[in-house]
Amino acid sequence: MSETPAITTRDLAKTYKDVRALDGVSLNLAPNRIYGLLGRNGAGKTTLMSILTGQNFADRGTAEIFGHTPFEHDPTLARLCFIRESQKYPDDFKVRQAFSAAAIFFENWNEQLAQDLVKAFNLPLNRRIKKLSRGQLSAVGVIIGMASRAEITFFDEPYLGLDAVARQIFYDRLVEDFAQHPRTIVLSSHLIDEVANLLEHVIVIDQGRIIIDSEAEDLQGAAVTVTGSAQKVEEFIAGYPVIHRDALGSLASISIRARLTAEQRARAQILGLELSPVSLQQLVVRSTLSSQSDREQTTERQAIK
Ligand SMILES: Nc1ncnc2c1ncn2[C@@H]1O[C@H](COP(=O)(O)OP(=O)(O)OP(=O)(O)O)[C@@H](O)[C@H]1O
Repeated sequence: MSETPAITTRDLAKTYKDVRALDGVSLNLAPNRIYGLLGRNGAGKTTLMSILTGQNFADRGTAEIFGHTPFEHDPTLARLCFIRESQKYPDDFKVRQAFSAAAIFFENWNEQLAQDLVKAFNLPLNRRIKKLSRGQLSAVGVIIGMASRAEITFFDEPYLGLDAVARQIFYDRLVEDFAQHPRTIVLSSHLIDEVANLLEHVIVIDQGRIIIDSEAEDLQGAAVTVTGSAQKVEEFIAGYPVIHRDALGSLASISIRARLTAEQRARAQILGLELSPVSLQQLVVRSTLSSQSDREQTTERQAIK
């Protein structure tokens, strides 16, 4: 029998007044993997995570965590940790108290890891949380998310205000701890190239719909940008799905979804075309732009009818 997925959603939809935040989201996330949940501002990432952690409910569809609906289901909620950018702590709590409370709440809490991270992030334990800088506040969330060692941890853009050194500490320690204590991590981020190496699986959401749901490995080299004389570029890319087009006079630069063979690369060279890899960040940005323009065209077509 196959193992129970950590997270399953089927046709999940959520509308706030006139905003369709989620629009038919169906996903299967396996346990003990690191997932990236990527997308533009307002794409629906926080809404999805808040439904999965029982803090919000869907209008349609189902969401299950280890086979249970999380909403008001304490045994399931106890297996989760949700670190969000706008994390609230009780007024007048000191940093130390936030960690003591987390240690009681999360049954897999690891005090040693928490202490190591406090040192690594230079966090002042006796300072009141409301006096912390933005980056220090994020560090509190990152430490709770990591030291909780929850079976599923959701990090919703946890790095606001963290400097580049602190972010690198977060990434390095996450990978290190994950290797020894595998669990399911769902990380939402705008800093795509920065987190690309951490991710085992990439989910991209755009206007409430999933536009990419792929193994990170499969995305590497899955797209290529072809640049050169417009006519030759068009000839070369014929038949491939286009994810982005740029044109400047007689030149064109077109990104296509394709894994080119050595033969195709040689042909590009003969045609005088330049091939460049598309990074995960470019792939996400370009796929998002292309999905938006497809949607606009469909809407225009519907309006004309
Ligand atoms: N409580 C709410 N009331 C009305 N609209 C909402 C509410 N919460 C979210 N939305 C809208 O739903 C859409 C999805 O929001 P969500 O916060 O899930 O996006 P996100 O991908 O997390 O964005 P960001 O990356 O900017 O945090 C947005 O258009 C947002 O304005």
